[in-house]
Amino acid sequence: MTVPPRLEVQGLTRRFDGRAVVDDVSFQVEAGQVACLLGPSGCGKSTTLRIVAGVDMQDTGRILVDGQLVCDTQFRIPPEQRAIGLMFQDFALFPHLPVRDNVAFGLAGGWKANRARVAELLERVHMSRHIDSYPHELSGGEQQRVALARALAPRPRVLLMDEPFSGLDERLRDGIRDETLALLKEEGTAVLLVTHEPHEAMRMADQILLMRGGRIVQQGAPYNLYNAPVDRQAAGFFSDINVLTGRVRGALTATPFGEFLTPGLPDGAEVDIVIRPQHLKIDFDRAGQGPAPTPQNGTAARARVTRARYLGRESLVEFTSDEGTITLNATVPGVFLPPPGTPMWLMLRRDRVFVFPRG
Ligand SMILES: Nc1ncnc2c1ncn2[C@@H]1O[C@H](COP(=O)(O)OP(=O)(O)OP(=O)(O)O)[C@@H](O)[C@H]1O
Repeated sequence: MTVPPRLEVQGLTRRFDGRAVVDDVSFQVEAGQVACLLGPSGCGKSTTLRIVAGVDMQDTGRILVDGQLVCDTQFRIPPEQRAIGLMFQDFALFPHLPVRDNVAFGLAGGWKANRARVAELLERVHMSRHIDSYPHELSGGEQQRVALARALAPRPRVLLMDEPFSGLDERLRDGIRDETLALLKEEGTAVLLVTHEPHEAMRMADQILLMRGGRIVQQGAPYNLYNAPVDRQAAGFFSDINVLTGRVRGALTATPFGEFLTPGLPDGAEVDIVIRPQHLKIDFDRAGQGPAPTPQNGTAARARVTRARYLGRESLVEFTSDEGTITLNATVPGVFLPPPGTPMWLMLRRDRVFVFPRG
């Protein structure tokens, strides 16, 4: 017998004033998996989460937890009976309660009846010594840890997190993300996390659900979304990109970097050739000569440096092609700061180029 997914969302649609802000959204999250709803502001992430939580209602579609119906358009289990935990942006702790009572809040019998569970969770979020502290005595990161312990205390089958790290200092975030992830994995909860930050989704997710305009445009492991984006916008969501445009002629598109295969597209169709800045290869100019073409990197094109900046781990160099028509950004590990005007040769790593019909 196959085990049903921990959380299953089928064909969810929500309209406001006739506009579908969540539009036929379907996905599954397994126990112990973190799925991230990722997308720009207003794409419908929080509305999806609110419907799963039970604080908003869909117009069509249904939600199941461990194969059991939680809600459709006729039937609805109230939010508090869904075994779904919540951790929202403002993760407000109860200010009048000490940490121990905050963590025990969702447990029958409160702290006294659940000392072991509260102690275990506080230990795991490194907050044991603050068991008697009040929220105002804690830093933002510490409050966030207590909020996580509170959300996990009743052992929810699914945990919903809406931008849970957005209130934290940038320098604290990665550490807390990693600690949170470790605890979520130990607990085996299925997590649905909303974020607009690709970095956060890449760091946390087993599965990314990329949303745009109410729809999931791509879903899969972070590696797949980064390395096989469905379109130019999806590619550009994860990093800066360079875009060359061209027109198809006989299933090929010519560029200063050689021809690219563009099969299945009619002659004259416009094509975007997309490459991330770290996948440009840079070579020096030798008396006007550049490197010979190779199958891996195609043809080299000459360009001049317009600007170079050091960013810490890498340098960002902006180039303009010799004809002055194309601007390209390249990142190079470490310090690489050629002066403006320096002629250089650029090649595109062919295995890292994405070709999309212009949408
Ligand atoms: N109660 C409501 N009434 C009318 N429109 C709403 C309501 N709630 C959300 N919307 C609209 O639905 C769209 C999606 O909102 P939602 O909060 O789900 O987006 P989001 O992707 O979570 O964005 P953000 O990252 O900014 O929170 C937005 O255009 C928003 O204005």
